[in-house]
Amino acid sequence: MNEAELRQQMVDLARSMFDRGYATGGAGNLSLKLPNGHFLATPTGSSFGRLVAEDLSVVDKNGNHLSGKRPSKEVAFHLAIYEKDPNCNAIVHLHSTYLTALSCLENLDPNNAIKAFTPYYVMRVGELPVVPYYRPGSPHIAEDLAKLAGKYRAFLLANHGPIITGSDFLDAVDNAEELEETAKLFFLLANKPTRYLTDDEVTDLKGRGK
Ligand SMILES: O=C(O)[C@@H](O)C(=O)COP(=O)(O)O
Ligand SMILES: [Zn+2]
Repeated sequence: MNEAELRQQMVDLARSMFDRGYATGGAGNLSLKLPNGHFLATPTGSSFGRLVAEDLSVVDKNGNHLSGKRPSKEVAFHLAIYEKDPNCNAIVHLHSTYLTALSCLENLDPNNAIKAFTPYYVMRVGELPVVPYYRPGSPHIAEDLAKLAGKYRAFLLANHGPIITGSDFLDAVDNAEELEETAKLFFLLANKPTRYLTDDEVTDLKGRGK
């Protein structure tokens, strides 16, 4: 896809997520890698329901603002992930209801906030490491993510929300939707005896793709 098509794809899929309740108000941010090596990102304070293709921000790999409106205050953590994960070409950060609720629970396993109970979660996401709470926009988020990126496809910011990567923008959005639905199931299953996938079942799923 060329830059114009990628801009339109970000506008259309952001609107779709907004319309289906995955994003509200001005929460969350999005980015993708452009064919020329620069990055397209949502402007700070923008609503997923009202993005304008020409207003989207372009930054270089060092975070220099090249064009469009002022980029998300989280652009540093997006760039930290791209730097460390060559398979990541798009990133979705949400404050979606169930994942954000999950991010506020005490005693989450820092290595994996959702132990697998369905195969599609394993195939699309795998594990969900937790980044400790830092205020939004803090450079510490990028520093912590730089240590995890490349090893995981999604991350949970404590008391904040999820970050999901993808091989392209559509893949990142699909992964984000799957992860949010998995968190919803997690709460539906709370206090119910649950059969988790065994380690052998998880290993069998990994590497099979989607
Ligand atoms: O939670 C926050 O404040 C940010 O992480 C966020 O989601 C929205 O910030 P901008 O992308 O700067 O609008
Ligand atoms: Zn946020």
